[in-house]
Amino acid sequence: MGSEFGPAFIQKPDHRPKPNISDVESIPIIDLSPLFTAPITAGDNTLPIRTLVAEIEAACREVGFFQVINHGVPIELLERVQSAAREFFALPTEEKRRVRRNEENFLGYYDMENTKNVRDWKEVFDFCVNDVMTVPASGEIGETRIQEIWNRWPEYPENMRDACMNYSKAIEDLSFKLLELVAMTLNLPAKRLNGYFKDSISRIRLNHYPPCPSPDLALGVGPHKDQGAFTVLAQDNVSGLDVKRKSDGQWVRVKPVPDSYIINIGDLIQVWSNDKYESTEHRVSLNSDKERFSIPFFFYPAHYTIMKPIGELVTEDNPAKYNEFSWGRFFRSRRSSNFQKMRVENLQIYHFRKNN
Ligand SMILES: O=C(O)CCC(=O)C(=O)O
Ligand SMILES: [Fe+2]
Repeated sequence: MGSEFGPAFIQKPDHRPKPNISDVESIPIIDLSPLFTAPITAGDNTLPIRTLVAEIEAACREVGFFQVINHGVPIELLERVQSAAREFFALPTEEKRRVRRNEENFLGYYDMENTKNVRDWKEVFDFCVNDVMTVPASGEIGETRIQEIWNRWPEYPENMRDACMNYSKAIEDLSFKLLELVAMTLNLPAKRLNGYFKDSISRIRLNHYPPCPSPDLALGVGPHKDQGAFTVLAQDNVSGLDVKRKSDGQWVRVKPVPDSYIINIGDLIQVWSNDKYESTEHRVSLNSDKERFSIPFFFYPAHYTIMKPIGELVTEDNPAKYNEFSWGRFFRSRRSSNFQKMRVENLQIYHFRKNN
């Protein structure tokens, strides 16, 4: 990271992390092995799958976060990306900035991101899983131009592209399985939501949080909710992810579980489910003596997807709670906001909530 600690990183007092938040077991751990012995078919009714669907339903409804084990992603694929990320972030800042993101292309390296107008103590590398993504050219209302955004790969480490692309395919496969389970928790056919991801703009981020001289004042990522369907996150063995517990509003730290992925519901599933599930607020706390790496996969549908509650879930007793809006515009407006005037608020899903 090319920056010294300074006022830009200091959180408002009520956002600062309290010391000694304890690691807790409050994020449910769900064993996905039934998926590999009794694969999902539309309308699957076998007991192991029904039990799994019930566990996921409870986790989505009560917590919005869960961890999965026996997920079928070979550990070597993750380890290769983790070591490529370590090598990349260890390069001199000037070298990393050769693939720095800019106003036209928001993929690549960046070390000046804000969350809610406060600077995050982190550096990131973003890439999309299809090597190119098609998105609206801006987040402006009525934007009709679309733009192709290509991945940019650094010269070093040499295996970065292969490691990242192989990993992303495996995580995408897992995400489709999870999507089918989530559809089943909503009493929809297993493949009901798959079509939205045909021209998916899913994205992976490599996060590096260097040791921070003032972990009591700053955050690695400020409090936020993820935008897409859900996020599949790999964290290393250094804890730091804090989740705002719905039952009492307390921040709780997610204890690292070896070879697991953390899944959290994003804004899109909140809207699709017409608020049956809520995207949960989370943030990243820092350490003064330890660095931390994490790798979120953001599962995003095609840019032309219209966000609205799924038709089958809307009834007279459960009317749609959101007006329709464009996923591409929602996505793009947040990507551009770092380059706009910092006081402008990002688009949030509550801006589309109906008054009924
Ligand atoms: O590093 C983490 O554990 C979470 C990162 C995160 O929430 C994000 O990048 O959206
Ligand atoms: Fe997040």
